[in-house]
Amino acid sequence: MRPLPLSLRDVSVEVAGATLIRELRLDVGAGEIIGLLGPNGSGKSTALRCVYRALRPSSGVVLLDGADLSGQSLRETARRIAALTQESRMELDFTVEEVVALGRSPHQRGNLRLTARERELCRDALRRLDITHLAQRSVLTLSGGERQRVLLARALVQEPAVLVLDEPTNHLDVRHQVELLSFLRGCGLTVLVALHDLNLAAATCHRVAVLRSGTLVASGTPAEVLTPELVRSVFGVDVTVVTHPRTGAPQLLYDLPTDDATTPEGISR
Ligand SMILES: Nc1ncnc2c1ncn2[C@@H]1O[C@H](COP(=O)(O)OP(=O)(O)OP(=O)(O)O)[C@@H](O)[C@H]1O
Repeated sequence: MRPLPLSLRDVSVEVAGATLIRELRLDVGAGEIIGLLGPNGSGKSTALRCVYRALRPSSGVVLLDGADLSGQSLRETARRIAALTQESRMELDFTVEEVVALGRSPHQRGNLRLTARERELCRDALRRLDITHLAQRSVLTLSGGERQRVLLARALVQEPAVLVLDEPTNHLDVRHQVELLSFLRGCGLTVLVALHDLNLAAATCHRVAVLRSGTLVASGTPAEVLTPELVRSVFGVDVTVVTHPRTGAPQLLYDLPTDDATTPEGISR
């Protein structure tokens, strides 16, 4: 069995009398990519926030290499876990290069002065995320997709063991979505990623876990979990599941109504 860098043990989150997450158990093996799926408001971001410590569970623990995260300093956690989240903002007038270099801060004390190895690490991250040409640009001038790639480059130079990503394909065009998810497949890190796109999740994740109203309702390989019955019951939509002819991954075809009444005038089918 693979070592377990990340483990959520009976994690519950209660806020103002409401239970946002209920006794969530989730194990992420070394080098595994686990996709967290579920409808809007089902608790995906809340669960991830417990992992990157923006939120303290009301009960239960998050274990990193078997140790309770709450016993560590935030800096110690940041050396091991990098997060790309809805909360990752860039509001200061820094250049792309400067923001990416900030990824080294959990490893530094005092003024940020990079070693030659760290500078190469930053250059490599810029290259891998296809943003070298933006290095001297202010991050305030970037498009949504460019900002997302800068944030991922910053996470990489943190040299984490675990990457936590909340909807990382937001704002990305289709090429950069595919590149990002291919990158996750090849990076060798342990990854916990919340995704809305079930097809991208099926193509990328080794296993997926599905939340509904804060409760884990299914987990397993994409083929085991993403059945028409599950998708109907959790997301309320009808799908046909086909197998990708080359990769073998399950892919969902959404069963939209096909009667003539739904065809706008002038559009021939
Ligand atoms: N601080 C809070 N106080 C009260 N309710 C909250 C708080 N944070 C989150 N919630 C609620 O908890 C539920 C889960 O939110 P969460 O953001 O985790 O869902 P999600 O699955 O990530 O949703 P989405 O797909 O829309 O991003 C939502 O109903 C949300 O309104």
